[in-house]
Amino acid sequence: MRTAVLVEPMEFELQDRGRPTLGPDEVLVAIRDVGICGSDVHYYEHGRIGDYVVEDPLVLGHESAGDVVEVGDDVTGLEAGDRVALEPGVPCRRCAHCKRGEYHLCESVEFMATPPHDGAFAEYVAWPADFAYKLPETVSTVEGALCEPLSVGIHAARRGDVGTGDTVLVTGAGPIGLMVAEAARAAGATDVIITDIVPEKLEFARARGVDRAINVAGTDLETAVDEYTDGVGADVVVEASGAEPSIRSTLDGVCRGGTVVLVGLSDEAEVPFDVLEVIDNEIDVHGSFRYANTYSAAIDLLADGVVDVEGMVDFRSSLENVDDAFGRAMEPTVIKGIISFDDD
Ligand SMILES: NC(=O)C1=CN([C@@H]2O[C@H](COP(=O)(O)OP(=O)(O)OC[C@H]3O[C@@H](n4cnc5c(N)ncnc54)[C@H](O)[C@@H]3O)[C@@H](O)[C@H]2O)C=CC1
Ligand SMILES: CC(=O)[C@H](N)C(=O)O
Repeated sequence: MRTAVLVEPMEFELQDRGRPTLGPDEVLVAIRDVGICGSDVHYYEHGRIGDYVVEDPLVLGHESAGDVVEVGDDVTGLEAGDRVALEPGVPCRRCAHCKRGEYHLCESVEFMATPPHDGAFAEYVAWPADFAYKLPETVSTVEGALCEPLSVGIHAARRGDVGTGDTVLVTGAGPIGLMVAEAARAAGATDVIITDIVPEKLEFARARGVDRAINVAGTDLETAVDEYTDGVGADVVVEASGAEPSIRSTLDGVCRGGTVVLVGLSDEAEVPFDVLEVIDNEIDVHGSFRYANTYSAAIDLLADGVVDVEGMVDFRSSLENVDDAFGRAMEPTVIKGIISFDDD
């Protein structure tokens, strides 16, 4: 099977590998679409993300969907011909976190395209059937693949307890920020404000219907949010840029008694944060890491037309053109590229 393997930073090699063997609880999936995530680009450019180092050749891609072509002996509920979205993180199912339903916090989770675990830039993937979600007719495999970043958005909205009538400030209008905006709206937020420093990103977010898009390169965040909220501030701020100044500025945008959710991963582990302000204003600060129990919700939101993820796709590329695709994905105005096996 055709597989794109990252062999060195900035170098993919197309390899012909054997089809994976199928375990009794697994489905064999012919991959159709895989989203290119910022983390894939980071591994491509730098060969590492923090402590995760690409030491051996690695198959990237963790936002994937495709067709079931074979099911293991013990699989029920899925059959050949079903289209599925693959949830990329498979936990141990036995530890305390798994038992509590927080399986994304499982210390033994095996996450696609995170060293040493291969991802989905491959013609076939064998995957545990309970982490393969059947797509209804009306949901495309591109949308199925983008259930992954949408799940990050849904989880962040849940962590912020976003509710009906809330004003939500999302900092960073990349794919994750846009997914958070979609999820917040779906959770009942009536006002969504977004920030960025790239005018095209803000224009794109505006065209998708955010209520206010602020270029924080030239506008003071606190003043702009105060203007919009009559001096109150946002009920929930979701930080989705990972930029240090933006992380610090979350406290300028949130209302007293509000919630800050940190999703963006900063290059630095330590970022100065005004704890006195947190205490004085009773701000709840939550981390948000990946997601758990979100895929069914993501698929329902897509099936009902409540969220739009396909509109974020700038281009589709074949596996053979993976190097070009990553070149394009690195352009600052690009939101989402897809490696599509249908184009072959
Ligand atoms: N916690 C989690 O589970 C996950 C975290 N992430 C992290 O979320 C962050 C966002 O991911 P993507 O959208 O894929 O990244 P991205 O790099 O495509 O988007 C980030 C956006 O933030 C903007 N930005 C930069 N400086 C800014 C500032 N000072 N204020 C406002 N916006 C600013 C950029 O122009 C860009 O549009 C990254 O740090 C990524 O590593 C991604 C997936 C899961
Ligand atoms: C942090 C990432 O971007 C990635 N999606 C992951 O969950 O590891």
